[in-house]
Amino acid sequence: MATRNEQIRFCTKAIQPARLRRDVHSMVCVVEDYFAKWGQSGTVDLKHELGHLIVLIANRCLLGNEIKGNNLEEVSKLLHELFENSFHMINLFFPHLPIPPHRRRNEARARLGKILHEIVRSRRRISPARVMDNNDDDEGDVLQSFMDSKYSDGRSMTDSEIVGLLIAILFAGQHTSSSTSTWTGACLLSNQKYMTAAVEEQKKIIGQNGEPIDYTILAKMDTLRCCIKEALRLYSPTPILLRHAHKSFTVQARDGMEYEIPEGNALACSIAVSNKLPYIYKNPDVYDPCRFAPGREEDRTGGKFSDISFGAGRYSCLGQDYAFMQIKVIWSYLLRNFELELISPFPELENDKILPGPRGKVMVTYRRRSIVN
Ligand code: HEM
Repeated sequence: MATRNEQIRFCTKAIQPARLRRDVHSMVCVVEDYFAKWGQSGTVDLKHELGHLIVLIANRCLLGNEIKGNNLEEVSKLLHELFENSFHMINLFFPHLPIPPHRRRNEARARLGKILHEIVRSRRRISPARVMDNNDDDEGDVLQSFMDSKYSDGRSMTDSEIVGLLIAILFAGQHTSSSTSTWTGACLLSNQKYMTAAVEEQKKIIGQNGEPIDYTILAKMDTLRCCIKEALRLYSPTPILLRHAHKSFTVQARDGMEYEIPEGNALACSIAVSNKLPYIYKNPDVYDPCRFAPGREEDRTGGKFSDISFGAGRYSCLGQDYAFMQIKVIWSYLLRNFELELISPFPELENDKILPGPRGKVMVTYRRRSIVN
């Protein structure tokens, strides 16, 4: 437990808000490069495109662009393989059952571990020079932060521990962010009113501040933030929070009933249910980003646990600000530079999975445009 808490401390330090300003610059570069490869017009599976883009951003911001060429394509596939074979109900209840999905999951984890081990080893070989160079871009990523971290007894993390934490962070940030960016797109492309509002916000903010965008400009995009937050409320990629009761305690429900939670029990809290409580969210099944706008702020009406999309309390999400920024970078770019249309039906939620995303392909057509002169 002590080791885990210390490793959480390393993650907190590695994904610290101070680093985010610089990460945003990297995110903008990756996003611009990525969409530069799209043609004048075309048809794409948005889910696939955004999933791949999130891996590229993670490679740049978390790993300092260490995954190169063919390896990048492979890492993207391995992460996909890992998610696809880890999130069914059977994985939760019988994680070691000798079935093909578990074999594929284990192979993907082993191969990913091998690639990341090599990256850690090669970084160790050149790391002293980088530190002496004081080259911010090279030493400032999450990988370097892990390599520099020390336990309270002075010990550094082993390569295996670093690789484990890197996979955990990639795992924590990849599916959640790619799923939320895809849902944001599906919701906006199916709700003209909010699409127009989001585009108008881009025109106004870029008109006032110009390009390129940075952290401060993105922080002003409140309409876009509400649109993302509302997609996340309706389609949480992490619908359950699990906790282990280390000691017995009593909770009182809203109706006054008291429940005793015995020591050693597991507790599950459903984000999916919580995010749709009608006494907190008006018309909870409706996509209504304005519910988070000043004056309504429904997510605050029920106290600090009204909005638990990123968890709550001691182990809440460490990447929340990072996630919002990367999804904002992606969608502000798409809104400014492309006219998009959803041509497949609105996606279903994969509710047979522990971590559900949009089911199947999410096909959109795009046409280049510029809303800012
Ligand atoms: C829309 C995107 C995301 C969503 C919805 C999300 C949601 C969550 C949730 C629900 C938890 C569990 C909290 C709990 O048990 O109380 C969590 C934990 C965590 N998330 Fe995220 N997350 C997102 C993106 C990210 C990103 C981009 C990163 C890293 C760059 C990240 C890193 C983490 C870490 C390290 C934890 C573990 C915290 C701990 O155990 O103390 N997440 N996230």
